[in-house]
Amino acid sequence: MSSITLHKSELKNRKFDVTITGSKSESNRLLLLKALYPEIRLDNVSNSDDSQLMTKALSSTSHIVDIHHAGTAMRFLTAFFAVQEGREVTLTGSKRMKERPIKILVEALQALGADINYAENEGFPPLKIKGKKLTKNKVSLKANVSSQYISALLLIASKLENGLELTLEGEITSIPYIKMTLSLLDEIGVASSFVNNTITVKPNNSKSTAKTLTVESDWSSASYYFSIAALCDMGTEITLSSYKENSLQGDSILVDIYKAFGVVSTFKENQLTLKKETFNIEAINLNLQNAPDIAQTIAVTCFALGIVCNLKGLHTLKIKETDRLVALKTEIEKLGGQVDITNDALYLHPSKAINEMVSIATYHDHRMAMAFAPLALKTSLVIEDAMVVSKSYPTFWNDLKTMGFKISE
Ligand SMILES: O=C(O)C1=C[C@@H](OP(=O)(O)O)[C@@H](O)[C@H](O)C1
Ligand SMILES: C=C(OP(=O)(O)O)C(=O)O
Repeated sequence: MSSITLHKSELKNRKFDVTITGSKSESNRLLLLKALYPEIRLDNVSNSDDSQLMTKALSSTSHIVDIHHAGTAMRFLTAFFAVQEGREVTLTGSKRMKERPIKILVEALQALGADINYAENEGFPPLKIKGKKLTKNKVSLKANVSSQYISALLLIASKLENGLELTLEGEITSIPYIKMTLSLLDEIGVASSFVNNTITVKPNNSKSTAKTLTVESDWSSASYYFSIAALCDMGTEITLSSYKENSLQGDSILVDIYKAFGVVSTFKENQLTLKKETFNIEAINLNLQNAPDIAQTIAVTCFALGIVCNLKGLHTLKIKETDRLVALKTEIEKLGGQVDITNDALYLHPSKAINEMVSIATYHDHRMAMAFAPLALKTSLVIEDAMVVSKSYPTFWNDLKTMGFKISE
């Protein structure tokens, strides 16, 4: 499937049920932890490309491991392979992955004693990693570029001889993802503390208990249904499975954010129901430093509803699957909107009309494709390279078709 056309759709029913696969972030952490603690069992693991790549990489015996576009896999596996004694691996990825910085993590691992070299450009994948025992246990690193570097170190920390004491320098970005890592460590019996800017993880050379950990479904994927609900008629109800009111995923902040668009969320027995009610706002102001992955969804919801969207805390968007700030500006402006961007902020002016049959470029970014899809409730549009969604949500288009979206190839 290359491009698809989303024909302007009116959803006939008022009630929908959608089952979403497990969180890609939780899955990629737990897959790595299972490699270190084989006695744990996992349920509802994500069927995303990124989690499949993670599974394959962890069981690979090859000297070259290619993780394509999977950022968490790249960062987590760098730490993992660094401590696999006697193993030599070149860890590589897609063209874009070779542009996504990794120096902060590599330098932190090197400071702990790791043997890692750059195979092409300094500071970027591919990496040549010679696994060895790391004996040091204290390191500082910059925390304002990507929390994935910090999670990577935390995931291997309990298997280091003396555990790990991490000092985080500067402002800490994407904090909920760090807390998710610590919570999952806690669930398998690894003790840690996070006080001010210091995280300590205790060593653990014993086994974990043989418990089953059930991955909660993916909240970033749920964001597209919050957006759909916001654009639907009053009374529409979308029920999503399986979600918890107290989630480890920071993107669960969607529940609060989408209240402003009239989307009311209720939880019952791990099902989350979104119900569209009235709303009356002209502008939304948010700092998304703790939930960067929902920025595209929110910007498009606002564009579709003609609401001013003032987003801050977006500095990490420039180093994700594409420069998401530039991509959003370019594609929203093709549709007739007006967007101002800086290095860490986006301002969408109120839109008046939406251009029809615009072809949305997706820049190898799953979230570009999925964030623009709800617009089909307002106009017809084309989504280029539509299977890009499989990075996190392979069945996305089928699930939309089941709801009544008119989609043709
Ligand atoms: O740890 C994780 O699972 C993630 C952390 C975030 O990245 P940054 O910390 O680089 O913002 C997020 O954008 C990404 O999709 C997943
Ligand atoms: C940024 C993302 O993923 P990653 O960094 O793992 O490639 C994402 O899924 O939006």
